[in-house]
Amino acid sequence: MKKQDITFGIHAVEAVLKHSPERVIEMWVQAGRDDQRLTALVQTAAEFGVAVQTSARKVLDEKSDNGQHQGVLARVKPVKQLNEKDLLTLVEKTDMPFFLILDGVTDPHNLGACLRNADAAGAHGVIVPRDNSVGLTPTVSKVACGAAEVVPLFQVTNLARTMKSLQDKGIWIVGAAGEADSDLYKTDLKGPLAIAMGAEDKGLRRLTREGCDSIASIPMSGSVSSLNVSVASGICLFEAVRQRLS
Ligand SMILES: C[S@@+](CC[C@H](N)C(=O)[O-])C[C@H]1O[C@@H](n2cnc3c(N)ncnc32)[C@H](O)[C@@H]1O
Repeated sequence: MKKQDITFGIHAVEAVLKHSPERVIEMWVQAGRDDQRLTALVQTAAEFGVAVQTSARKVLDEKSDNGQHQGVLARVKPVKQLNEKDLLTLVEKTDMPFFLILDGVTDPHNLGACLRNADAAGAHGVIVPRDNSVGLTPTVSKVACGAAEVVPLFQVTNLARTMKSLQDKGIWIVGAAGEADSDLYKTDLKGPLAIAMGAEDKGLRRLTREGCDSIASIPMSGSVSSLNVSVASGICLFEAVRQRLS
């Protein structure tokens, strides 16, 4: 069984059952676990005709690669991979585009948290380079708490080219970098927008940085040199939300 075909954790399984129940092939719940949320999930699964097996914890541990499955795991049909063409089609249909670009994030916990931030901020999607980035793994879905089922993840072959295509459609791209002189809170984030975040180790790659319309930093007071990318993406996205609502 391929790892990508597994989703685990209460929120992640709940989200796939809610948003795309046709993708759920079968489910496992942990024997002896008395949890109302699990009972509700089993009921929902039954409504959609999904077979549910009750198994020992070690079965779920094995199937989830010792992930934090919270007593529930589902085998699902893989989600359709979205590419640059899908992204530009969505942009055409979107009134005030708002995207998050992650330039080479490799930690599944960070991608999961960024998807969760993007969903909470109402972003239309997350864009990542296909190579050197983590994709939609079971851990990403688990950490995203359901957001991986609803926020489109566009995996593009050439990020610099995709950024240019977005700019041609009137989207302003703001890169986030700790050493930038411009203050994020003084940057105009109100129009059609994509915010670009760098990778955990190296930050924004040169071509990505050069492709941005502006670069801004989140002012920092303490002694650390940078924030975790998921924390920084949350701050940037919600500063944009604040400006767009004001
Ligand atoms: C862990 S940081 C990368 C640190 C890396 N050593 C560097 O040179 O950029 C990951 C990403 O989070 C964002 N980030 C972190 N702290 C930030 C700050 N104070 N202002 C703006 N963006 C920040 C940037 O996009 C950065 O590329």
